[in-house]
Amino acid sequence: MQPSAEANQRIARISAHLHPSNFQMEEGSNLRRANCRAKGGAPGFKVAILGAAGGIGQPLSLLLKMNPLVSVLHLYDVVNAPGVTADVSHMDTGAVVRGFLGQPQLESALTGMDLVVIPAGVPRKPGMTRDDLFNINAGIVRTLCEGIAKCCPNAIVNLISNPVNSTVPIAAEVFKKAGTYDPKRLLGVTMLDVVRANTFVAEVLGLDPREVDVPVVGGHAGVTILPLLSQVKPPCSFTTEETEYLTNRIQNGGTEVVEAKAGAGSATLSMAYAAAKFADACLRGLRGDAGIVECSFVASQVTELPFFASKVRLGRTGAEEIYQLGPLNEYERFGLEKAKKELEGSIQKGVSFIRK
Ligand SMILES: NC(=O)c1ccc[n+]([C@@H]2O[C@H](COP(=O)([O-])OP(=O)(O)OC[C@H]3O[C@@H](n4cnc5c(N)ncnc54)[C@H](O)[C@@H]3O)[C@@H](O)[C@H]2O)c1
Ligand SMILES: O=C(O)C[C@H](O)C(=O)O
Repeated sequence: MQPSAEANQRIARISAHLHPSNFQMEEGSNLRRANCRAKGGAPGFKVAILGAAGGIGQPLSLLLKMNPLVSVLHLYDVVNAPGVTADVSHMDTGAVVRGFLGQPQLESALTGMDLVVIPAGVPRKPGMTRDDLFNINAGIVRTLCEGIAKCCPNAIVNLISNPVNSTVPIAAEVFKKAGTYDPKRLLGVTMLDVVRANTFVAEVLGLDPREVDVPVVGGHAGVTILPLLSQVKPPCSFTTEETEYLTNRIQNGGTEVVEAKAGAGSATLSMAYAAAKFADACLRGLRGDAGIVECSFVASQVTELPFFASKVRLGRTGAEEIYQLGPLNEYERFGLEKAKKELEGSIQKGVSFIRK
């Protein structure tokens, strides 16, 4: 029996929408198809991941495809974006997935986005500091941020690429140069430090990590990572040995993973989890939910430094309120001075990279 004309049309429509090579099609037909598909998709926000085929990018793509607040998910990378897009697009969740490969497709990837998450760039190997990544990652972040300034200047940016203490100032300078800078919309992702701190503190206290909340302030490298153990919720106290053990473990959590991976990269799975958690908080803020508070490395007046990580309240326009550090004990005050000293140089290095 011949299929009816209506059935034929349906089959043609489905195969056109769902074929993984969708993203490589000529622009007009690609967009037409994507719009058509998006009509049936869930209401929500448009999110792009830059560096989506990487160690963080792939599991992050998976997690954001599962987020009901995401209606459109753009996956951009300079390699392997087609494969990751085809794979993730088969998940039966609401978000419409589109892939973008290489610099010529960056602008299409960014146009119309509400949130851009950036895990693009090289990771550490044993023996390296995050600052050793500066020479490669600074240029990558600059190019991607120039694209954001041009194509989605109002998007919230979640910057993961290391060294975060320098890449966030780089992004700020790029946006200033383009005339699009809004400090509320540029957020350095330090969520992994909080995730680690919650886990390690919960281990010491014998609690479920989901019940623990540890503010981590400062920056995202070594001594700039400053857990405020005197402000842990639920309220508790630590011995001097516990404080030193926890502070060292939280500050060196990244190195612990780099060494365990022995040359195969740095934290990817826990980072994707942390990035997805942070992106979700940003999206809930954008939606207008009240009381969304997370730690992030942002433009700040909490200290004399122009950027600093602390608790921020996320809202419709990004980081709408930046909280003061609160009372610190002597150990934390000493740690804060060390953190500021190192941070100052890292911030200046980022600024000079663009202003040079
Ligand atoms: N903020 C944090 O807490 C945190 C945690 C873990 C890792 N990181 C950092 O995240 C970055 C990525 O780590 P990873 O393990 O995913 O690395 P990876 O090498 O596995 O993946 C990086 C991806 O970026 C892509 N890429 C490179 N140049 C690009 C460009 N110009 N445009 C788009 N994509 C590009 C690569 O093709 C690759 O797919 C590193 O800099 C790492 O140090 C930060
Ligand atoms: O340690 C790294 O280089 C990656 C990341 O910044 C981390 O904290 O795991």
